[in-house]
Amino acid sequence: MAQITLDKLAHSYLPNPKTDHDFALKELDYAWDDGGAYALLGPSGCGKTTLLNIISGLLVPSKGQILFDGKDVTNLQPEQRNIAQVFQFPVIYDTMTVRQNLEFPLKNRNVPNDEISKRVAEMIDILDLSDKADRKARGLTADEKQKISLGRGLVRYDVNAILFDEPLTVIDPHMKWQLRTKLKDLHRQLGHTMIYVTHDQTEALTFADKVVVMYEGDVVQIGTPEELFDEPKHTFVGYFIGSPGMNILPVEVSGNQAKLGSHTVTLKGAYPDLTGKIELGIRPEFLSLTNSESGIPAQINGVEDIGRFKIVRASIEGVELNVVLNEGESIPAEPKLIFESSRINIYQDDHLVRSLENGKGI
Ligand SMILES: Nc1ncnc2c1ncn2[C@@H]1O[C@H](COP(=O)(O)OP(=O)(O)OP(=O)(O)O)[C@@H](O)[C@H]1O
Repeated sequence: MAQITLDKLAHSYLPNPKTDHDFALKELDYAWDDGGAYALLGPSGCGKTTLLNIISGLLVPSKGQILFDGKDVTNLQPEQRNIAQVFQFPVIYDTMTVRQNLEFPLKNRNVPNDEISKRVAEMIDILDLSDKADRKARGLTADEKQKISLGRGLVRYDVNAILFDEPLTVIDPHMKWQLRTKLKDLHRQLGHTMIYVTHDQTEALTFADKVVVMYEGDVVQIGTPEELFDEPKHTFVGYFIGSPGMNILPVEVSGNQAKLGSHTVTLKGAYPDLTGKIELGIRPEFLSLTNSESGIPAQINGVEDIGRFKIVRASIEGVELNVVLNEGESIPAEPKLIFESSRINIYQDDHLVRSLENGKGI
């Protein structure tokens, strides 16, 4: 296992990149802790695979360095980096049995036979493949084959890191949950540095201690699931994390007041003078609907019943937003919206601004 440091790393697929837009991965400085469980989360095309391929050595970055435990590996081939990689689709030997597939990476590294038998038996047990252990991989389902792929990465105990690129895409939904939980347990047991690429927030938030959120080639926030939920540093994080995501509303801010259309919302503190695009972010969970005189009159446009809660699609003077109502709560006859002040974030040109009491900047 190793600490992986990205030192002013950036990548463009163009031969002569000129502007920031020419970079698939914009400049990034970050150290991944030895033994950490990370998820790289973001929509299609945001640069996740580019970053993963730079770490594994499939791609040489156009700028910067990559270091494993302080040693520069930027120009080393993948096989020289001692990294295990699990891809979206199974990479296994169809003509070998499940057991032989799992033994293979260890035999290649001259691990003693008794150690191989022990680790492979453990892995077969962990992956619930005991009844298939001596069957050829060819006849197995896509789920089972992908489990072997995961196992082939996980049996290696001497790796610097294990990289997962959307490994659960072919797995059925029920099994996905089981495997995610298993991966998390394995991380606790084995302590490998794990980097897990996904565009699925549930996968990222359940697997990782820290989630790296990417947007248009930029890492916009690195944080725990709680930090991403409570204090998104960028409007994209607010919108992308959560179901539904954060409401991002155009406002004008003056001191501790935000003007939303002709209405005023009280903020948790006073803000400095702000220029540019100013927005108020509040999660649907922190809005409530009341009949009382206080609150902002809202129009209700629709209700989606999810079972444990309802998502109410509402609007204030034409500005649309979502409100989450818990089981048992109903929509008042003349609904007014109450904003929970302590849960409001203010954004300037998409970046979080702190109130004066909490210090300036993002
Ligand atoms: N080999 C390549 N040559 C040129 N451009 C590329 C190449 N690979 C990726 N790109 C571009 O780089 C950007 C980032 O792509 P990347 O595959 O890293 O994103 P991603 O987040 O992994 O997307 P996905 O989830 O769809 O795999 C995209 O604009 C993509 O079109």
